[in-house]
Amino acid sequence: MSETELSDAVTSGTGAPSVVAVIGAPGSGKSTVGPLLAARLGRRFVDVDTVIEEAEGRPISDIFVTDGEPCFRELETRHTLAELAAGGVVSLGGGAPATPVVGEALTRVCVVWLEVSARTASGRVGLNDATRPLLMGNVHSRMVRLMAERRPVYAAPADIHIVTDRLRPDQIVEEICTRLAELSGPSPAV
Ligand SMILES: Nc1ncnc2c1ncn2[C@@H]1O[C@H](COP(=O)(O)OP(=O)(O)OP(=O)(O)O)[C@@H](O)[C@H]1O
Ligand SMILES: O=C(O)C1=C[C@@H](O)[C@@H](O)[C@H](O)C1
Ligand SMILES: [Mg+2]
Repeated sequence: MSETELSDAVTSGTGAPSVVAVIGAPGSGKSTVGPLLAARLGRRFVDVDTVIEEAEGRPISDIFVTDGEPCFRELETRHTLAELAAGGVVSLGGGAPATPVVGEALTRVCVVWLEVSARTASGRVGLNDATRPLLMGNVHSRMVRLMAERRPVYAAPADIHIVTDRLRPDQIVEEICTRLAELSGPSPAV
């Protein structure tokens, strides 16, 4: 989002942007921080991974195993674009920003990138987490590779970038709100 567009969005309505997309690697805290941020901003919250599982009636790991990753990415793209259009705080799947049409959509909304080190993320998601199919096997080495590949697609659309390793979820929300207020600039004099 350009600085002017972002400033307009931030200063309209309730003072928060109408769409805040939360992106980051698996274990960065998107599903944890997203609802707290939404509650703080008085916005609806949606987690696109949950939307997909509810729409499909099965876990994401089943979609990967039964239909394959390309099929999952198609579902993910469709639901991500719909949820961004619906507004509020939207936590994306970890890989969604790597799909070009999603990356392009992210340039038009306010994007919060939660960064985390591979070491911290591996510790958070556990050593062999069957609910995260791309991390099956050696979680830490897969995480290192995934993060190296994805760093540019997370960084490109990010309006707010927070390194989360040493912050609690409530501190992250506080920091995001501070940064949103800074982006909105001073209130006009009355
Ligand atoms: N700032 C934090 N400090 C400590 N633990 C955290 C923090 N953020 C998240 N966690 C914990 O890390 C784990 C992963 O967090 P979460 O599920 O929110 O990540 P995610 O970004 O949604 O991952 P995924 O892309 O796989 O959905 C959870 O157990 C959560 O409680
Ligand atoms: O990093 C990824 O590519 C993924 C992260 C999760 O949020 C899920 O969207 C899915 O497991 C794929
Ligand atoms: Mg999540």
